[in-house]
Amino acid sequence: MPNTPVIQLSNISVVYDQQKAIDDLSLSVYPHEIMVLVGESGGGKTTILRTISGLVKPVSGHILVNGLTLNDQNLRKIRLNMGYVLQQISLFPNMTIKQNLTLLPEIKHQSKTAVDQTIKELMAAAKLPIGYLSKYPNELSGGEQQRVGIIRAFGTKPDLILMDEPFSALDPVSREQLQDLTLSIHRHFNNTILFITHDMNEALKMGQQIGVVKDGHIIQLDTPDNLVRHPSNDYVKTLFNGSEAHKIENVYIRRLVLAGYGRKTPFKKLPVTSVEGDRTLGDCYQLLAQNQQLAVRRDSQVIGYLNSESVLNFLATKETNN
Ligand SMILES: Nc1ncnc2c1ncn2[C@@H]1O[C@H](COP(=O)(O)OP(=O)(O)OP(=O)(O)O)[C@@H](O)[C@H]1O
Repeated sequence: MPNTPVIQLSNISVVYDQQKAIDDLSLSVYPHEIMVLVGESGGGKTTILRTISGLVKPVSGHILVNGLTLNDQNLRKIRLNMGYVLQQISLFPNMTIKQNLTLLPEIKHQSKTAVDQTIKELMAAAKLPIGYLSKYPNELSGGEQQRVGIIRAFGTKPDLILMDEPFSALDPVSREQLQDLTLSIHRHFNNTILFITHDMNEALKMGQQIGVVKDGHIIQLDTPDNLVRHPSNDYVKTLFNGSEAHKIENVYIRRLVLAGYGRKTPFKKLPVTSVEGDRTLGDCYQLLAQNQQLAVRRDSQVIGYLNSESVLNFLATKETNN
């Protein structure tokens, strides 16, 4: 029996000024997954998010959040269990970083000891010195403020985090660091994330499921691999054609393991070298020239084993699909 979705949109339509922005759209987001909505400007991504947070009311359809119908009666309760990260850094300027981080947990009556502990863990994960807790937002750089914005969203341990283009105002290096930070905190807290971006590379990196949004519809909902390898139409194909992940040497090796190439247990009699799953296939060629099998790690857990044959099998499938 599948889990109850954290978000279930059924046949939602949203109209602005007599124009349909969302058209009969259905979507389920399941516990613990990162669902990315990607697409060109004006497709309706933000409207979907605003509908889920109750800021926009659909003209038709039904919304369930954690099994509760989203309506005026349930809105406050549902919102208290959501975290938000937006493109505009929305820290309160007249509050210290600590006050910014503790405000919501206090409203939720979480215990002070537990909150202090969580803040400590999150500050460490975000590589922010504890001394920053007494600073004000304008004493931090833009990237640091956005780090605080991210950990603030995770701080109350909400079931659901909505992220709307959270990194698009940042330089590429900060952007990559914050993507990694979000992925690592997500693995730690295991909450559900709905993430919006118009950047295909970001979508492919962050999403376990990706929905391509166009003209108020989701035109393909799929895993990153399937979107790149089996686009459902020319529009999706063109969108992802230029993406870095489309270049085969940039595929993360954890994707091979997760897609079933390689093995769950070590290949017998071959020495094992341990590597991080976010190394690329390009790195992997070289690693396998020097080592006979790779134990692929995600955080500190080994998720599977690859040898040269696993990689060749993967490449052969790619060839067939091209
Ligand atoms: N408050 C509003 N009033 C009227 N029309 C709106 C409003 N907000 C959005 N729209 C329109 O609804 C459509 C979908 O907009 P939306 O912001 O959801 O798209 P998006 O995919 O998030 O775009 P972007 O990537 O540019 O943020 C667009 O045509 C937009 O002009």
